[in-house]
Amino acid sequence: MVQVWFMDDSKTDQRLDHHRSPPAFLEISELHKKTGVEYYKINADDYQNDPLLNELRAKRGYTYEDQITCSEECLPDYANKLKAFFTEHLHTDEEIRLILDGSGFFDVRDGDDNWLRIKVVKGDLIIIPAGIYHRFTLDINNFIQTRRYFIGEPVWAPHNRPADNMDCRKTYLQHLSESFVHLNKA
Ligand SMILES: CSCCC(=O)/C(O)=C/O
Ligand SMILES: [Fe+2]
Repeated sequence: MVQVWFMDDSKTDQRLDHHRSPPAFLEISELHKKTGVEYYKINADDYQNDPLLNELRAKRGYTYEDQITCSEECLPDYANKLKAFFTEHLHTDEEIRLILDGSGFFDVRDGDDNWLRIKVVKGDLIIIPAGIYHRFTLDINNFIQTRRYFIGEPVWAPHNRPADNMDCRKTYLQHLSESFVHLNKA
């Protein structure tokens, strides 16, 4: 099952867990309320025939898909790509990733600017909203293989923080204030 926790402030190896002391975990439902990130469990061994994935694809209109493997052997320009993935950024569109193999961490900012670390493993599908500040890192196993989905022609461009004047950022913050609940204010 996917795990989510508040990160510490340590600047040591980004691929380590970075738990707070004591560890502070979050339920996936809390993650959604605080950030809008969505999570689904998919059968990674037969994802083409997974009913939930097919429903998501049809309902949300994913017309493009491809696969990316992040490892030193498979990813061209590995070091620079990993650096870019871990630089805090946002996208103008949702980032949809289904983990087929391996593992890694997606970090997202909550409404109070805390880093929440999402550990993803085989079968996890996450949808990171447009306009949320986030980043990605491999863990100590240095390997992840994911499928990427998109509505229309894919736009992978990251916009590094600060990107507060972008429309997608403003729209995200509007959604955050309207429909996601800040637990400390609920
Ligand atoms: C594990 S997919 C590579 C990471 C990526 O595409 C991205 O945009 C991270 O934020
Ligand atoms: Fe991203």
